[in-house]
Amino acid sequence: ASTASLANHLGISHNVSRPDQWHKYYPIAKGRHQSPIEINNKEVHYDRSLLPWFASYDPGAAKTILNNGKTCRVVFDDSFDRSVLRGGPLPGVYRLRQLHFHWGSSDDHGSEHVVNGVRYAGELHLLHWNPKYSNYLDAVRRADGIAVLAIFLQVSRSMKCLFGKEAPFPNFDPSILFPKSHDYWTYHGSFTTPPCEECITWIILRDPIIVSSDQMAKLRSLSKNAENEPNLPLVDNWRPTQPRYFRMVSASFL
Ligand SMILES: NS(=O)(=O)c1ccc(CCCCO)cc1
Ligand SMILES: [Zn+2]
Repeated sequence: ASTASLANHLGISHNVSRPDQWHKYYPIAKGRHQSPIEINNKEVHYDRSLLPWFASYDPGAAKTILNNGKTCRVVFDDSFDRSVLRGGPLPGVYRLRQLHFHWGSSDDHGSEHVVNGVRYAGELHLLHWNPKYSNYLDAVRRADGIAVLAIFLQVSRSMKCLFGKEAPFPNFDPSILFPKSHDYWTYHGSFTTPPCEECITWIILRDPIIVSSDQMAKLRSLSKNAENEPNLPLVDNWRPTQPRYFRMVSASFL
């Protein structure tokens, strides 16, 4: 194992906070299939053969929510095909493993993907893995191993937000977070944080979900320090956009 992965294993973060340094420990961070990217209408290719995607999530699969110092994450029971994503560009069912968020220090930025120059206040990622591989860690080493459903967060000052209710986590169905339209873009990319493996089929919804300012304030109130350390706000946990190189971004809609 490289020193980096050992460091990672021992929980010694090696200035992971600097995305431009990641390649020193994870060379793939300078690869040709990195994420996130800019999505520009002019370069998107409408693919009418793309199927609609479907999420069949079991609310009972939600296990715990935690702040791991890098994001707010909810993990799910992925020991069998209990909560799955299928259709769209995917060859089969993919198991929901976790969801997490990326956000900024203010409402004018925070998303990882950028659409026609527009940065959203945040971005929700639902991570799924391909059960044709024996386990998740095997799947992250495969080009078709992981599927991430990405949903932009847009702040509305006035409107009562959709998921205002504090859903108890023992019974939490993430599909309540989906926008009305399932229209999406899709391309092949990577994890947006180390190890930056290029194993992800990205499915990015065109329409954002509306969240309230105090919802965003809740995310910004999370801290990245441990209990007994001085408070460091956990904000701006998004990676800058990466070169698209020779990748096609396909759209399921005209
Ligand atoms: N922002 S993301 O959806 O690409 C993402 C998801 C999960 C990880 C952590 C696990 C990486 C290898 O187990 C890192 C990044
Ligand atoms: Zn993410």
